[in-house]
Amino acid sequence: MAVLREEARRCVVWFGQPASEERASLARAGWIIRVADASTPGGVGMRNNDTVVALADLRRGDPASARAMAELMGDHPWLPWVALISPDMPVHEPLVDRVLEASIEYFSTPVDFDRLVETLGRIGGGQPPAAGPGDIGVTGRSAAISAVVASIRKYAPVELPVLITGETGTGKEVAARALHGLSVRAERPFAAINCGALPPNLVQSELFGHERGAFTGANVRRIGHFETAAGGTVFLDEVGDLPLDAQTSVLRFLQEGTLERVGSSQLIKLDVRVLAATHVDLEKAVEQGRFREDLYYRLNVLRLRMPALREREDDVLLLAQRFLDAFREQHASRARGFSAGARRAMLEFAWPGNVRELLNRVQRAAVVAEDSLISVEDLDLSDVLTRQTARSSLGSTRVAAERDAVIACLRESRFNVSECARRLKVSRVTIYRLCKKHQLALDELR
Ligand SMILES: Nc1ncnc2c1ncn2[C@@H]1O[C@H](COP(=O)(O)OP(=O)(O)OP(=O)(O)O)[C@@H](O)[C@H]1O
Repeated sequence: MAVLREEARRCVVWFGQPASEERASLARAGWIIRVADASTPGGVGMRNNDTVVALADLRRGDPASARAMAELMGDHPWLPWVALISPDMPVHEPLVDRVLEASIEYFSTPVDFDRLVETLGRIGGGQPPAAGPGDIGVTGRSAAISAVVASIRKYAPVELPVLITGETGTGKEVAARALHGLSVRAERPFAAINCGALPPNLVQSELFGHERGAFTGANVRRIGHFETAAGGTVFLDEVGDLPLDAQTSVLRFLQEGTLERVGSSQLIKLDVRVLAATHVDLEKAVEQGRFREDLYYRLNVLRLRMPALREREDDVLLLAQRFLDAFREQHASRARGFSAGARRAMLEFAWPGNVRELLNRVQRAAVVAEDSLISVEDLDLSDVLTRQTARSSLGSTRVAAERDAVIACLRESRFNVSECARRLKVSRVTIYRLCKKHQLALDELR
């Protein structure tokens, strides 16, 4: 019987009343809007594999949708929130405070919809799509990783070497496994070798094997990684660390498809595809004579660059949730999702150790979390938010400067609003609005 999979949708649960042009700009970006208020009790029609972001439209301060927001927040504490705010919204309302606290980002009027759409894409990673038949193990939906996946699909069936570049922890080995898994060699072995971790005097023997008595301690014949992977794929990680003599042997294998075990002069013909990875600049190593130029050209036939995690912001929350879900499948953990602060910190952090660092931090947080939502402290990223707050104090400095400028100008204009408006090159309405915004009572200032 055929199993129908419902297609995953991207939904914004909008608390308030979106204007038609607001609906249109989200629809153009592929988001479905579900309007939620007190008249839609019992949920807003979310399905399991939908990507859902809740949007609190606080611009009009509607108490009916306030109740519905509180309900949704209680039922789905891991939902990501964004808020639309305006200077006229009610201040010091407990619910407004709660929504602002839960929101990853606020947008004040006039709302920049391009930025809102961009943010929705970035934070909509809270609910990762279930792995489907198209899943090749390289998780992500950012433009950068989609381009990588497209290249992997193109390169996989071609029997040529691929040089995979990228910083540490970006998923070079994951990409190599995907190349192997999508190739005709998928059922044959995949041998991943970290060239930097091989003992220098045993590199040749580890890669190509040795005969009995080839050197002191070689008591039995041993086959190397290349022969173990016969018919499959060898992945040479940190290929730049190979000593020159081993580079020569790899080059010969690539040119002639043959190898010699250490201590033997017999040529062995072998069918193995070679993939290689480096996190250092191989071109520089060639210039400095540490890497053979001819081997570099042989390996660099097809090239795959793995983007750093900071170049794939859209994937951070998606990967984090996927790592948490995978952890929960194996271990007991209270954590089911991430707090708004944790999400903000993860989006803000530069991730020098890339995906590996994200995985490690999420796993550690899942162990130490006391709550259903992983906090910024659990992730050990508190100082990221402290830095962010320091930056946002620039915003409060600007607000204070604006207030001071209005007060000074009003005094100089002898509290004549028209004169003050002329001097500041704004309309009288703007002066009244600024007075209201900064709670300036003209009578009290005189
Ligand atoms: N797109 C991805 N989806 C899921 N997991 C990933 C992804 N990319 C990396 N990982 C995980 O991150 C960790 C590091 O990945 P990997 O070992 O492939 O990185 P690398 O670039 O080869 O690192 P190094 O340069 O240190 O060898 C692994 O646990 C891997 O499973």
